[in-house]
Amino acid sequence: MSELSLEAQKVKTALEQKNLETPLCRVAMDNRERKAKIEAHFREIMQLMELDLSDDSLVETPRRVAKMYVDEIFSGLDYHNFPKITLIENKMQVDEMITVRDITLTSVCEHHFVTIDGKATVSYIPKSSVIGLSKINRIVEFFSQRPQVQERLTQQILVALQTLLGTAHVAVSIDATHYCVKARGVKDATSITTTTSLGGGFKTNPSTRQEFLRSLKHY
Ligand SMILES: Nc1nc2c(ncn2[C@@H]2O[C@H](COP(=O)(O)OP(=O)(O)OP(=O)(O)O)[C@@H](O)[C@H]2O)c(=O)[nH]1
Ligand SMILES: [Zn+2]
Repeated sequence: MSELSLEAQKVKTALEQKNLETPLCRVAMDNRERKAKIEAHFREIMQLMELDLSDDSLVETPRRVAKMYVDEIFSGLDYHNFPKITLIENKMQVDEMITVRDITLTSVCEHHFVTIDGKATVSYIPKSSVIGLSKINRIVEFFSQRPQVQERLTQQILVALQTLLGTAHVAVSIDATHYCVKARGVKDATSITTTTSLGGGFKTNPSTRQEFLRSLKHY
């Protein structure tokens, strides 16, 4: 297994220190073996639901699900998939808020394993470096590709950016529809959950906080 990038190591350590890491029990296994086992278990789940696995539309489903879990929707459980981060020296001496709004976010509820569909807004006030804009989207995507609760997802994005940017002045807000609320259970098709995590001046300085919260009201 290749070494983790320095950025991935730093973010992982910061989350562990703050007790914000996703609860994990590591299993020493390569991804090929992991997918083979998930496929076998999923085949059994489908058989228990009395689905005919010899049907040509269903026969490949266990393999597809295993591949989707490991390589796609839960790929953020593996820090080897942490995005490459580009930091640029803040030669421009930007000391005002930079905001990326309406970042598409698709995650999975860890209680029911169904979709969380939302969008994130991220702001920060640079110190010595600014981050490549797309890297903010990629960090949101990395932590979304785990089984999640929205509160932890919001905090993980905040701490990752604080760690990489070397500043506490970061703010994250997520609006999301939980399909465990919409498509089952209470079956509320319209409610949206908002979670916000504020760091540094976004928490302590009322006008910075207001500027961020106002920026959320553009849509
Ligand atoms: N705080 C929080 N709760 C969540 C999130 N996603 C799902 N939940 C909630 O997790 C709870 C699990 O409650 P349980 O009573 O154990 O599960 P359940 O019987 O399926 O509950 P219902 O959804 O009410 O039918 C539910 O209230 C979900 O709405 C999330 O991101 N954050
Ligand atoms: Zn749920």
